[in-house]
Amino acid sequence: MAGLAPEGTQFDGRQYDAKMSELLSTDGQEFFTSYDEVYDSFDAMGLQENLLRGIYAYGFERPSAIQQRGIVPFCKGLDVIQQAQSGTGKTATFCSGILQQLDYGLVQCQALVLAPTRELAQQIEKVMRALGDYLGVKVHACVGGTSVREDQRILQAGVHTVVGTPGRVFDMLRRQSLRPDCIKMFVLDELMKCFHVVSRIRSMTSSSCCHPKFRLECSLLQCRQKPLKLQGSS
Ligand SMILES: Nc1ncnc2c1ncn2[C@@H]1O[C@H](COP(=O)(O)OP(=O)(O)OP(=O)(O)O)[C@@H](O)[C@H]1O
Repeated sequence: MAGLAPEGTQFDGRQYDAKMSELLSTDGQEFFTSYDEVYDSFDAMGLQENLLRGIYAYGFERPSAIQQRGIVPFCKGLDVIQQAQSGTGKTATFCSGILQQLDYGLVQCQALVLAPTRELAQQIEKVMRALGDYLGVKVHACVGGTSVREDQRILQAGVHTVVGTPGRVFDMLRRQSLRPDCIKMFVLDELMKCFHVVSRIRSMTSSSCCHPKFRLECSLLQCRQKPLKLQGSS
């Protein structure tokens, strides 16, 4: 990918940002898949009964615009980029998509959500926990400023999903407390801010700290198919 520094070289944040902005702002179909299906109720989305119970128990009655377009493609395993104003329901969109696809019989981390700040990661963890209450989801927030030992204990006991900040998540991967082998879903919330955090970490650590299966900065660009770009305002 043009604009990305090769492995082991200095990360060029400005060049990277420019390339990402160019990619994310393009409306061209050469990069994005189009997807027109809209579901105006949660019931119509084909979600598991216990996920629906969690959604309604959380107080949601009707999906927001981005949820009407975004939950189902997430559930189908499509690569999705959501772009909408703050407070439009993006968090519940990807949380529902993850919760629908987890194998609850396998207590291994299958989904990783990265957020740029501790507060945001903890907030996402709460939403995931609440929506997944009836599914028995085991979710853990892996963020800096908390006990490393406690994180290790919880991860080793087994979780389905981790929501975290890049520094602590990398640390847990490096210590092999978090194993990436079963991770099949990966969400970057606040994409551009996450890349900034990661680029800072990369400049402080050797690239060998990153597990080879977990190449964060390439995730968007290594989508299995052209990503679906969803835009919504309410
Ligand atoms: N379908 C819904 N019905 C009612 N309330 C909802 C619905 N979806 C989300 N909300 C509520 O709207 C608020 C904003 O949602 P959320 O945090 O998911 O938005 P967001 O787009 O992720 O925002 P941000 O970009 O700031 O992270 C939350 O209080 C959430 O509980």
